[in-house]
Amino acid sequence: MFYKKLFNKQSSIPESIKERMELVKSQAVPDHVAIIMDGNGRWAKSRALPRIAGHHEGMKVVRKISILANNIGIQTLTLFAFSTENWKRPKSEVDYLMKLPAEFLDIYLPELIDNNVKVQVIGEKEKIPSHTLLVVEKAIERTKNNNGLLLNFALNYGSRSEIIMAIKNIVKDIKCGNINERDINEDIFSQYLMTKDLADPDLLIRTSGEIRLSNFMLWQSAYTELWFTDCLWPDFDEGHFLDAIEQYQKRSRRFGGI
Ligand SMILES: CCc1cc(N2CCCCCC2)n2ncc(-c3ccc(F)cc3)c2n1
Repeated sequence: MFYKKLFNKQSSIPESIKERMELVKSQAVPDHVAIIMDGNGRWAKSRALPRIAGHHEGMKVVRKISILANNIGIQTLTLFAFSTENWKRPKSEVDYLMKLPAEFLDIYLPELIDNNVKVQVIGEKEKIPSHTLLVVEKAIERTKNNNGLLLNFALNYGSRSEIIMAIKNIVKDIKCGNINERDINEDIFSQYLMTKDLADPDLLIRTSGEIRLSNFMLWQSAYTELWFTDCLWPDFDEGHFLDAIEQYQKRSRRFGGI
């Protein structure tokens, strides 16, 4: 089909990147990469554009990095698309952001399906507008049998809220006798988190020069390698992503051991 030629997974990747990809693939790639996609507003401001132009440009980078991650064999890519704190932004910006999933899926879902990508979401669905939820749930349904990259969007996600919800559900299960207080350990606790079916992230990338976690996967990133770049998300490309993976491969991870 037309889009297959247009978005063929190999033709959209620059030649110079392909060599680096082969080298990265020859070593262990991180199973789970998480990204805080920061700097969209600043990118727009530096070009005297409205903030939403940065979000729109950032959406194109989501597709580029998802295809690359899938091609180098990363199992899960979790993208921090909207935090529980983002509701404080101007209504016009929130309304625009809540329309981005539909725009993204409308343009890129056929290509993602063609690349065997599975779409999932973590976050609190209650506050998300029904029009957004509808298209996201359709994409989850349409890709549920794919076994390539798990493209996991954190949508209205906040780590502290996730932890409080886990505690409340554990208390509920103790009260009704489903679990015993003395059986609670880190594995049991992890089963009450939204990420219960995911491995912890091996590598967390944050763009735009901010050096903080911003209430993102706080429990899950206890042993996660952190990689920060001043690059603004809309300017983030395959080269930056491979920089992070190559850096990760150079670091020896000890999980607290020697
Ligand atoms: C709801 C806020 C939001 C913002 C956003 N931005 C703006 C912020 C960061 C930069 C990327 C572009 N993107 N990009 C893709 C999605 C998306 C979400 C779910 C889904 F199933 C498919 C796509 C997205 N969602």
